[in-house]
Amino acid sequence: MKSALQHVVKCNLEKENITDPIVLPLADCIISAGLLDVVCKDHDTYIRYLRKFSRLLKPGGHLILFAAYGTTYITVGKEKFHALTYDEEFVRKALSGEGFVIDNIEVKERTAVCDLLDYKAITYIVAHKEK
Ligand SMILES: C[S@@+](CC[C@H](N)C(=O)[O-])C[C@H]1O[C@@H](n2cnc3c(N)ncnc32)[C@H](O)[C@@H]1O
Repeated sequence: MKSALQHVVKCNLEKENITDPIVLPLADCIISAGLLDVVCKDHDTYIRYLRKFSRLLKPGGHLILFAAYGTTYITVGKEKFHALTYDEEFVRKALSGEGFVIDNIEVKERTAVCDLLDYKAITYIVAHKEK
């Protein structure tokens, strides 16, 4: 995969163009792993950021999300940080509300015993932007 990389660019989801000052061509696929859950302060922000992903995708382009349901906090070092708590019903509504069609959702219930974070399940979601 490393040899296929052409560029590494900074991304700030708060910017209108999240890769500003670089304008990327529309993408076939966006993968977001463990990102929205920790950077979104509330459900409206999550939906707003999904909208930004959608704007970066070609019609029919795919969005792949690796995320967790039911997290309320995450620990880094000795600091405890907020995490966005949501469930499958929320993410289904959020995706379809932003024009995505869900292709597949896999959920793996938590088995780990650890208090560094309190997620209930991990989810892998594949969706595509409606044409
Ligand atoms: C839990 S990490 C995600 C890890 C990453 N997906 C990986 O697999 O290494 C959360 C990331 O969100 C980034 N972040 C925080 N605020 C952001 C924002 N407004 N826009 C984009 N990324 C942000 C942080 O810099 C951090 O790297």
